[in-house]
Amino acid sequence: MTAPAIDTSNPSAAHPEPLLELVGVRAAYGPIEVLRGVDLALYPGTVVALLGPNGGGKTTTLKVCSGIMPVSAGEFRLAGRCVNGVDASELARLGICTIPEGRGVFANLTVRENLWVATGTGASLKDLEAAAYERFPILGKRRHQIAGSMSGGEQQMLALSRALGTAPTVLLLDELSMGLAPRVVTEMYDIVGQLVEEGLSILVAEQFARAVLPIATSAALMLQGRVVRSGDPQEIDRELSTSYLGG
Ligand SMILES: Nc1ncnc2c1ncn2[C@@H]1O[C@H](COP(=O)(O)OP(=O)(O)OP(=O)(O)O)[C@@H](O)[C@H]1O
Repeated sequence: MTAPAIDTSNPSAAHPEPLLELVGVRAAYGPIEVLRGVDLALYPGTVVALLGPNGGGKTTTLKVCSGIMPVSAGEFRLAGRCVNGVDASELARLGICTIPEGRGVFANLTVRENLWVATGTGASLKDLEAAAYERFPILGKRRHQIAGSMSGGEQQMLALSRALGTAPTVLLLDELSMGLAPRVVTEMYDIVGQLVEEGLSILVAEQFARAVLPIATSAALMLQGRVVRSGDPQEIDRELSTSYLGG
């Protein structure tokens, strides 16, 4: 199935349409249903923090949004159009880019070679390198280093640079904080905040709410395959502190 290109124009700034939306989405691994009616909306130029404990369904929700997990009921919409059944490569062409849990860099390739992978979408390696090294000068110094030998933070910078090289409209980030020191997590989320200011729309699944909430436009709490609460990040933060984290 081929979908029309995403129209990100905003006919009414006062009442923008969601860029990406899940309405009553259900999804299953074989006979085991893990998404049981997910409702979620990502508006243009915003960050939605998808929070919740292990096994709540955050990663599976991102898999639906990237097209690698089929929707068994409900609707997955992009710019108002149903894209149920559109495959992952087509969604990538439409501007959806995922950085999976564990970063997804090629550990045995150098920084430069990892960036080369993104040339498949049409950008030149020269431009990709220039953009990556301008944003993250440390990557320029490490350009011939094997990615697997770099620190977790540097690998995450490389993953972000490669993702940005595909000129995405929507970024899906899974557990950006995984395995990173708290200071590096803060730095990475500062960069996510900058990307939103540059116009990207970002859905980020994150177990550590405190890491992402400062830059989130809104937050959604997932438990047992459903979004049980969504809204203002500060309010959700307060509720998480009192209800879910025991104060
Ligand atoms: N490939 C799979 N096959 C079968 N069940 C799976 C598979 N992947 C995930 N699950 C199950 O689906 C449910 C939701 O998992 P998911 O990874 O989406 O949750 P999560 O909120 O992202 O948790 P985590 O933070 O631990 O990754 C869990 O019960 C999990 O065991």
